[in-house]
Amino acid sequence: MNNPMELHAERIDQVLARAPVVPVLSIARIEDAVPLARALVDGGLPVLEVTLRTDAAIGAIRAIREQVPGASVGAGTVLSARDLSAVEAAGALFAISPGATDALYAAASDARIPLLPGIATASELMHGMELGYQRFKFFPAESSGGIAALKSFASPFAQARFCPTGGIDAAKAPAYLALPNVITVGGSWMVPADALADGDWQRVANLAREAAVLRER
Ligand SMILES: O=C(O)C(=O)C[C@H](O)[C@H](O)COP(=O)(O)O
Repeated sequence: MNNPMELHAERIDQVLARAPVVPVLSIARIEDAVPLARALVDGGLPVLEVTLRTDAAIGAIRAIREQVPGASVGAGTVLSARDLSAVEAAGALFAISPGATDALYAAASDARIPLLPGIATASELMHGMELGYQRFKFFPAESSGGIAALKSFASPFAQARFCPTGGIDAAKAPAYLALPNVITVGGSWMVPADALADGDWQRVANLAREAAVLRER
């Protein structure tokens, strides 16, 4: 019989295993949400992290959940218990945080959706593991030691698996994806600011298509 935290890890694994790359999105105009999500899904990246960095984020999560059935939409930049309940109500399938606090962990233990907590150090990882977590966002990946740090985490923390995010692009992603303790990587490179501003969904879909095959390189 699985305990609740094993089930949690299983649900996170199921979502994250759908694609090698999770686009990290900052959506300022609500009307961009659905065409942007469609372009990413069509390009082969169905798992989306919509960050709560904009006023449109909650509406964007709701719109993608309702109108883009092929997407697995989650929320990013979930910093508080309040954020967590807001994204759950909007229909997010999972929540991602850049770090983690006791208050956020406490809220997550009562939430219906799984949390992927952010960690950058061994102590933060141990704190999460004490609470039963085995899946983490490694953030900010590049400036917290990148590939070398993840390799070092592998021996003492054999069960832990990561979604490194922060400073990763198409050139850097394959080396992360080659690590046994990396499930997927997060990044924003497939949604360049000018493509988003111009509504150039074809360009986004093309960049997504390239990102979707990075693990096979
Ligand atoms: O907002 C959050 O919760 C974050 O964790 C920040 C994002 O992960 C980075 O903005 C990733 O973006 P790039 O470094 O451009 O790939």
